[in-house]
Amino acid sequence: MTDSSPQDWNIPAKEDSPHEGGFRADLKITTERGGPTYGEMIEQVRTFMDKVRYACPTHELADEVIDDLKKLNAKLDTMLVDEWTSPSGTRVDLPSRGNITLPPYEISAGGPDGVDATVIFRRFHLGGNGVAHGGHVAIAFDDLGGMAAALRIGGVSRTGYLTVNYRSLTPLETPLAVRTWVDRQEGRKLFIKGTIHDGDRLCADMDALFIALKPGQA
Ligand SMILES: CCCCCCCC/C=C\CCCCCCCC(=O)SCCNC(=O)CCNC(=O)[C@H](O)C(C)(C)COP(=O)(O)OP(=O)(O)OC[C@H]1O[C@@H](n2cnc3c(N)ncnc32)[C@H](O)[C@@H]1OP(=O)(O)O
Repeated sequence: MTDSSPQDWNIPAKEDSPHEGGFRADLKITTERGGPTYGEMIEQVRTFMDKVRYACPTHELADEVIDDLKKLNAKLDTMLVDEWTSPSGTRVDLPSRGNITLPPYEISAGGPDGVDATVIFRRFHLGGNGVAHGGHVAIAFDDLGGMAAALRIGGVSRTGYLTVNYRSLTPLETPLAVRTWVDRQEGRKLFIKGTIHDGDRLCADMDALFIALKPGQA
């Protein structure tokens, strides 16, 4: 249960919103939406989530935090925009393009042959016993696999299936090497593979199918 009514979130796309079906039509790189400290704002939210994951507040402190969060939520309520105009996901200057929902990664190389990135699973990505939750590992593969597909075809694709093999434990707070690449393409079907390594140790690998969307496809 939240304080926000459903319509708070249902910001309709405008005439000039840059989308066409399921595509973000305007792939123009933007580093300006959200302002110069947007990345720091996202980082503070991630740090807060890290703390929340491990904090055991007193009743009083929980109430205090709730009051502070209500104030912050009210501030952002005055600035909500539709998903196509939101900076989250398009800020290529920021880890994970400024997308708060993704584990933060930085791309070191990307092109038609694949993507090399460094991901850090944060404390709030904890699954159990000090290591990453498998679902978060899959999210990293999904996004960076989708990026390998996008860079191959110069357009948007959607995940058909994604299989993750968890080969060994995936640590938190550790820079991990991710590689995703197009193994083969058959028309609109892009068969994508990926790996996550902690040094020489393979943590997980991925086998996925991404399907290129047709123009205007939702
Ligand atoms: C250096 C910096 C540069 C920056 C540049 C930025 C660029 C990069 C930008 C951003 C990267 C971020 C990327 C994000 C990635 C995230 C992606 C997601 O998580 S997507 C959400 C989860 N997925 C869904 O919700 C799909 C739901 N399903 C569907 O919408 C449809 O099923 C869809 C579109 C996938 C396919 O539907 P149809 O109607 O278009 O096509 P049909 O005919 O059904 O399938 C085409 C072919 O694929 C096979 N196929 C489809 N699904 C399959 C499956 N699950 N398994 C096996 N085959 C499948 C079919 O059998 C068919 O094959 P036959 O052509 O006959 O050989």
